Parts: sequence; structure tokens; C-alpha cells
Amino acid sequence: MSQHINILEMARRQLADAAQYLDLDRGLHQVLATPIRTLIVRFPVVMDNGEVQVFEGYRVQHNASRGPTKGGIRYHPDVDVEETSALAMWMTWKCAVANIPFGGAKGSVKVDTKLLSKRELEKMTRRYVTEINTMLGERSDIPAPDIGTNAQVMAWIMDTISMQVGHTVPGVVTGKPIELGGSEGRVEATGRGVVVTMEEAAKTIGLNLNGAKVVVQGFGNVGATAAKLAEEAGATIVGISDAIGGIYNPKGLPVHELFNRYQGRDGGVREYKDAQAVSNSELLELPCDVLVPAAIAAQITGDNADRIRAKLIVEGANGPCTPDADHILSDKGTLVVPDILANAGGVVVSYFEWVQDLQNFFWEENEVNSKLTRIMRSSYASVESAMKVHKTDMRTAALIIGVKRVADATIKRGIFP
Ligand SMILES: NC(=O)C1=CN([C@@H]2O[C@H](COP(=O)(O)OP(=O)(O)OC[C@H]3O[C@@H](n4cnc5c(N)ncnc54)[C@H](O)[C@@H]3O)[C@@H](O)[C@H]2O)C=CC1
Ligand SMILES: O=C(O)CCC(=O)C(=O)O
Repeated sequence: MSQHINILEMARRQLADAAQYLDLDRGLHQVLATPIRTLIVRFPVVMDNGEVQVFEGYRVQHNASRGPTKGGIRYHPDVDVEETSALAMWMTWKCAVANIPFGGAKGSVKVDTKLLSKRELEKMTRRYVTEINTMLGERSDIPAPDIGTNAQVMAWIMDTISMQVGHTVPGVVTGKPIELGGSEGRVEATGRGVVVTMEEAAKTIGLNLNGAKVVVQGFGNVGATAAKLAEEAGATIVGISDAIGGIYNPKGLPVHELFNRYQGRDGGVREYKDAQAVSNSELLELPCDVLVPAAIAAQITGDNADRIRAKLIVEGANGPCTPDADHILSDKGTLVVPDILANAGGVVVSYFEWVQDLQNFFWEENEVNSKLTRIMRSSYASVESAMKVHKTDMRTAALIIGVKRVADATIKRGIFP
């Protein structure tokens, strides 16, 4: 579905919606709609069979008015520079909504990691990072994991940059292994934040999460953690999917068993047989109370939004609902907790990791989780109250807060008169 939808156009439409409420100056709107730096790199890697393969990658810094730019690195065969620019723009608003002192960036490489050996993945990562290194730095631009990357990839990134600088620079990347200056709680942070906002949103719509039926699309870092923590919060997970397809059992799925036995296997969660097999599009339309899209963008569109049965959608993924879908969902009273709020837990704990690295002083997991929960709850409360003041949907309310903070910083710095 995402191939037919221009993700950057989607991000710009969202900005335009918020700009109307802020009465944003046209010139400033243009500044905020445009990335400050875009680098496209093409680089060779000698594969295990001796052949050379040329990869294409990107790093986009959208806005640095509020601090160093921050945002993940994605490895996915369908990424392009436009989607990476949209993801960078969403990072800017996300950091501003959570009120952490970062701007937004994103990086990506067009690659299907399933086709690479571990050695090829490491060589590709080190070469990509060397090519984009002019943009990176612990005070300038700090990557983190996203689709297709993980703590091991972050470790290679830190090592590559450290070798080039001549000493260890842990603060140049977050989501690292704990042994290398990673933070307790970062692996689970995005999914944990998704569930904290799910709990808050359940209160908003008067839904008892205890016994509520939840469907999760995507069973990677974000989706699997969200499913496990939602189950711990009392919900029943009735549907789960990954890139291969989904499974459904109205009586509930054994999330921990699926995670321990089927996550990352060639056949994915479909290998679990005590459930009905469903496609990813059927999964979105299953009967449930809460839907957590936690995979890729543009999954809920003008074509299927009217068939979504959940009362509450909590966006673990970036950009899973298109603007057309937003209008349909809002009209039928479905509450959508937007990505720039719902999945901000990852970058919030990345901020904690960066602070710990700069101080060389590390916190216990309880401290990380309680600070994360506090920020997620207060961000949710601010967005909910903006929603009431401006009489908008929750995405526009979150954007009003995020865009205003970035616009104010841009004006105060004198970047824009
Ligand atoms: N990792 C993080 O800290 C953060 C991630 N996100 C967003 O969350 C989403 C998921 O990211 P991660 O869990 O980190 O990635 P991941 O690579 O760990 O997992 C992605 C999951 O989505 C599945 N998937 C891929 N294509 C799919 C498709 N077409 N249909 C259904 N499932 C599909 C994969 O099989 C896998 O289960 C992305 O949109 C990402 O940008 C947002 C904030 C932070
Ligand atoms: O943890 C981070 O710095 C960024 C995570 C990310 O890429 C995202 O929130 O989309």
C-alpha cells in the first residue's frame, strides 16, 4: 500500500493542517516544511561471494533549532529519500512534543537485510556510516535503531566513528548494547511508551484495558514489546502479524511464547498453528478494542479506514494512518494517538542514554522507566488538553504543540526574522 502513497506529501499535509491553527507565517511554514540537510550516498560492498554490490543510503536532518538532530537508521528495501525526509520531519515534532532538546533526523539504506550475512551487514553498516560521518557527532546528529537495525548495528556504528575520531565516542549513537554505554530500558522503551499512552487514552474514551482486545501489526522491537506490556496491563492480544502475515485467536494469543519461539523465524508468527491465519490487511480490520499498527507507514488509508473496528488506535509505527484515513476515523469517533506522541518513548530513553553517556554516569532501569512514564503521561496530558482547546483530532493537537515549540525556537534563535 505504501508504494502508492507519497509519505513526504502526507507529512507536509499534516504540517499544513497544524499551521492553520498556529497562523504560521508563510515563510516560516516553508522553513519547517524543508529539511536543512540531505545527503545521498552510494557505496560499494564486497559481498561474501566476492562480487561487488552498490548500495544507496540517505541521512536527512530536518531541523536543528531545538538541539542536535536525532533519529533512527532504517534498513528496508522500499525506503527512499522522500520517505526518509518525512521520517526526519516527524522526529522534529516528536522531540518537541516530548520536550526533549533535540531536532529531527533520519537515515536509511535501501536493503533487504534478510539477504545479507552478518559479515555483509557489518561491512555495509561500517561503509554507510563512513559515508555519512560528516553529518554525525555526539553534539550534532545522533542515530538510533529503527526498522531492520538493532543494538548490534548501533555498536558497529559507534565503533566505526570511534576509530575515525581516535577515541571512544559512546554519545554518537543511542540504542547501543548496555556494555558499550547503552541505557537500561532502551530496547523496551518505544513499546513501553506505546502502552503508557494506551493506558491514558483508554481513560479518555472510558475503556477498561483489563480484558480489552488488542491487535498488533508488526512483531519487531516495538510491536512485540507493546504486545507483551499490554498483556501485562491486563489486555488480551487477539491478533499479531509480521511481514509474512498475521494470526488471530479471539480467545487470546500466547504473546511470550510467540516472542520466544517464533519471532525472527523464517515463517514468522504464522508458524504458530493454534490460530487463524490472516493477511496483514485482514488483521487491521479484525474485531478489537485497540489496534496498534507497529510496522510500516500508510497501512490505514482512505480505502480501509471505514472498516477499522477498533475504538482506539495507538500508532507504534511512524505514519501508519494517512490524512484521508484520519478524517474518516475522526468522523466515526475513533481516537488515534498519533505516532509523534505514542511512539516517542524510544527517543525519550535515547535522550536519557545520551545524557548518561555524556556524564559517564549510568542509571538503574527503575529510574529510566519512571522518568519515561512521567514524560509520556505529561506529554499525553498536554496533547489532550490542546485537543480540547482547539477542538481538533489528537494528531493535529500534538502537531500544534510540536510545531509551535520548533517555530518559537527558530524565531528566538534568529534563524527566521
Ligand atoms: N525501534 C524504535 O525505537 C522505534 C521504532 N518506531 C517505528 O516503529 C515501527 C517498527 O519499528 P521496529 O519495531 O523498530 O522495527 P523491527 O525491524 O524491529 O520490526 C518491524 C516489524 O514489522 C514487520 N513488518 C515489516 N513489514 C511489514 C508489513 N508490510 N506488514 C506487516 N508487518 C511488517 C516485521 O516483520 C517486523 O515484525 C517503524 O515504523 C518504526 O519507524 C518508532 C519509534 C521508535
Ligand atoms: O531513539 C531515537 O533516537 C529515534 C528513534 C526513532 O527513529 C523514532 O522515534 O522514529
